[in-house]
Amino acid sequence: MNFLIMNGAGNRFAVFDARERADFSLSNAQVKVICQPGSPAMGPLGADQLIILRQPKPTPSEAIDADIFMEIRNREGFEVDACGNATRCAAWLVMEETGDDRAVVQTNDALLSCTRTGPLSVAVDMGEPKLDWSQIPLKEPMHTHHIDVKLGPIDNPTLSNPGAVSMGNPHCVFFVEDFTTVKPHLAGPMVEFHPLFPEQVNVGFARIDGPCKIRLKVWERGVGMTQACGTGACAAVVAAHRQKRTDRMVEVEVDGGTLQIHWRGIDNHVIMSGPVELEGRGKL
Ligand SMILES: N[C@@H](CCC[C@H](N)C(=O)O)C(=O)O
Repeated sequence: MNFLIMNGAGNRFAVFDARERADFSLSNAQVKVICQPGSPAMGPLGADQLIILRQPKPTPSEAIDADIFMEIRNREGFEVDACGNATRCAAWLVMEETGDDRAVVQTNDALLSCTRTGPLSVAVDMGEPKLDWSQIPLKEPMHTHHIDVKLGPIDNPTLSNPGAVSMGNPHCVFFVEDFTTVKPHLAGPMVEFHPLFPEQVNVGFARIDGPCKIRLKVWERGVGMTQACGTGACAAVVAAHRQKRTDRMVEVEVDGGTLQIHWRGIDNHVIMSGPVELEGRGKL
């Protein structure tokens, strides 16, 4: 089976096109082997997610038609419902095929409309953030504007009052002064598996560099530190704006590049745009 190696702002994916192979599936263990850094399939960097492109599933008649369905598997193997950067990559592949400047990508969570914004850049409308505690989900009722997560040994005042946001997947966003006193790779796993999050959580560490600028690092659920997390960037802007730390239109700098996020006041939708890259091809 051939596959593509792609990335969105450095968020790296192994992309399998199974549109003509409905029987194609991979076990969690197989996904884990393919995605591990140093795997023969993906090389030293490995993949953050493995994506399987499939024929769209039937949608209610009033819904827009999807061009493609995207199955999303984290490096650890398990399936999740949203991945912003992979959505932009899948849309780019469809647009290259059709020659159109628009594509609709279907995930377990939503139908996502995407638009070409340049030869190698795509914007996706991620829809409305989900902000009720039950939608994140959290273990018990509380305001998601800022939540109380006790981390025990690494509790410190700079790691307090994170916001919780679902962008189709769960995010907990901390606001930090710098990345030296708070170490995302140490704090990340403690928060990912915190009992407050029954489905685990993606953990963002956002430094506010101005009303329109955030520097973000993300510890992704089922992966670890990544170069970029699209839904993480959306969640960071939503959480930051709710806490009156930024405007609604923010440039989010991640380790692998820059993502533009706009949480629109007019319809509550979050739009993310940024680069996509086809790095190469692989074969299993
Ligand atoms: N890289 C992603 C998010 C992928 C899924 C996430 N790790 C989860 O478990 O929800 C993005 O670009 O959004």
